[in-house]
Amino acid sequence: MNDTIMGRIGCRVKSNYEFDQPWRELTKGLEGFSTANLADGMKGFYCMDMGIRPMVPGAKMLGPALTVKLRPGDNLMLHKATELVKDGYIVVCDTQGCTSYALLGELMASALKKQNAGGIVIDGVIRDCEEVIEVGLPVYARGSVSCAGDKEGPGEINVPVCCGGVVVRPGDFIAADASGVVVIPREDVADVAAGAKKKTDYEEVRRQEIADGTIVKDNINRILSAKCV
Ligand SMILES: O=C([O-])CC(=O)C(=O)O
Ligand SMILES: [Mg+2]
Repeated sequence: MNDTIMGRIGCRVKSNYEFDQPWRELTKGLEGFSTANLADGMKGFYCMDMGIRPMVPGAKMLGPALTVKLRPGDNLMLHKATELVKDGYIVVCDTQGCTSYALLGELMASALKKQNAGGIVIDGVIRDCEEVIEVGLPVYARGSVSCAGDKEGPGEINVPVCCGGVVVRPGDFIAADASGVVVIPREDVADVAAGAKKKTDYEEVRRQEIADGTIVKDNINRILSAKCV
């Protein structure tokens, strides 16, 4: 593999204090919001870049992250993560931006589905695209190539990773839909939920205003006129 490793990658599985804690209560406040509204609730922070796309059309997900740091082009530790993953957890893979080798395909997606994982986000590429769609596990990635990677390691599980340009810590919450993928820091859930609710309330009002014929809002007109437009 000729992709460059940034820094050292160990061969270790860290225990995550949060991993055994109940989490569904925590995500209740985030349920039902689009990633756009969650992003507004976070003032635009923690949004993965546009290269991370849904590989399964219509797939949505919301759940805590099990993080995996992989050697570029190698998915050994993703196999271990598939064994460890718990109900509803979303596997978040940092491949250091390697898009030359597919790190997940139909069989690994089936294994994650069998484990009742919430989904997977790979900052890299997959293969077996048609079959992965049939499996139905929510999968987000940068695209696909046909060539598989190695299974030699090293790799790390439950360490902070970088995925789609955002730091993801084990146990942070991941939400994804057709617009993209956002990361909700665990300690910010209540604030983000309140911010997202404020935005959806505003949108209801604004939808009605548009229906009633207010095409451009007063505050936008004020900004335009301040710029002499
Ligand atoms: O073999 C691999 O590494 C990926 C793959 O095709 C599968 O999971 O079906
Ligand atoms: Mg395959």
